[in-house]
Amino acid sequence: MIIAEHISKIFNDIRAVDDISFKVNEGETMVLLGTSGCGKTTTLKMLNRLIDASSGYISIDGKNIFDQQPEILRRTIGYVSQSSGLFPHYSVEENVSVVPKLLKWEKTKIRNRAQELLEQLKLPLEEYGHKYPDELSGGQQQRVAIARALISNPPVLLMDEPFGALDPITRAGVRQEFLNLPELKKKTIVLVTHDVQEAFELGDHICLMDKGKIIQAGSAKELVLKPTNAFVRNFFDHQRLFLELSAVTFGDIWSITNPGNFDFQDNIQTASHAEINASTSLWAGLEILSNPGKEKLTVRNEEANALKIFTTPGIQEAYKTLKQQI
Ligand SMILES: Nc1ncnc2c1ncn2[C@@H]1O[C@H](COP(=O)(O)OP(=O)(O)OP(=O)(O)O)[C@@H](O)[C@H]1O
Repeated sequence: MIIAEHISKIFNDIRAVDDISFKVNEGETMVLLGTSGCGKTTTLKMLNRLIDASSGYISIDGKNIFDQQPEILRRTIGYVSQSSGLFPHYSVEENVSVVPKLLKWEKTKIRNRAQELLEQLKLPLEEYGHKYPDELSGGQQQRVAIARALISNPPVLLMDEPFGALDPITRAGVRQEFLNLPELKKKTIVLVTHDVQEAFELGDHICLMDKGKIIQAGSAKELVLKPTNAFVRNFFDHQRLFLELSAVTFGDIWSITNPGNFDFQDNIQTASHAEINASTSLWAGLEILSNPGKEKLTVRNEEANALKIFTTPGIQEAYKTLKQQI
C-alpha cells in the first residue's frame, strides 16, 4: 500500500505539487490524470525518490521512504518512463537483466525469469533477446521497458505515460496486452496519463489534478457522473457520452430494469444474441449490438445469479433513468 500525506514539491518559486494526499491499496491501480504541467510526473517521481518531496510523508508497504537510501528503494519499485529509457548499447536481454544483476541473482535464475516475462510480452527471448533497442519498434521497446520494470517482481509499479509515445492503434494494442498480463494482477500501480480513455480503462481510482492539486479523486464513474465542480465537469465534456457509457456497467442499471424482461422462452443460443457479463460497460454492449444481426444481449449477473435480456432501446431507457436518479 502506498500512502502519501500532504506532499508538496517546490522548484525555485514554482509550486509543482501543492499539498496533496492519497492512498493506493495493495493490488489497485491509481491513475494521476491531468493536462500538461499539472504536476503528475513530479508526484510520481516523489514516490521512488527520483525527486525528493519538499514536505509531507510517503510510506510504501508500511515503510517510510525517506528512511531508505534512494538507490535501494528504487530496486524494489518498478518504473516505466514515457520514452522507454532502455540502454541503447545493451541488448534486450541485458536491458531486462539490469536489476536482477544488481540484486545478485544467479545467472540461470535471471535467464529463466527474463524468458518467462518476455514470452508473456510476446517478445520470445530466443528471437528478441540479442536485439538492440534501435532494432525494435516503439511498441516493442515499451514492452521491453515493462519487462525490465517487472523482472525482479516488485510489489509496486510506477508508470509515466507508458504508452504515450505510441500511435493510437499500437497504443490500444499494447494497453490491452498490459491489462491482460497475469503478472500485474496483484501489483500496486500508479500510472500517469493525460489520456482520459486510458485512465478509465486502467484505473481503479483516478486523481484528476490541476495546478499541483488533486481536484477530485474517485472511480471513473464518480468523476464523470458526479463531478464536484465545473473544472471536473468541463474536463470530461468533449467525450462525455462515450465516457459516461464506458464508465457505467450493466450491473449499474440492473436494478432499474424490469426483472420481467427476460424471456425464458427465448433461445439465447440464437445468432441474434450475444452473451456478456454484468461488469461489461454499456458502451461495449452497445458496440456489440451495433453489429449487423445482433439484436439482443443476454447479460449474466454472477452476483445476483440471474440473466436478463437487453436491447438497444432498453439500454438507452435504463441509462436515462439512471442519470435522473443521480
Ligand atoms: N526540475 C524542475 N525544475 C523546475 N520546474 C520544474 C521541474 N520539473 C517540473 N517543473 C515544473 O513543475 C510543474 C509540474 O511539472 P510536471 O512535469 O510534474 O507536470 P506533468 O503534469 O507531469 O506534465 P506533462 O504531462 O507535460 O509531463 C511544471 O510547471 C513544470 O514546469
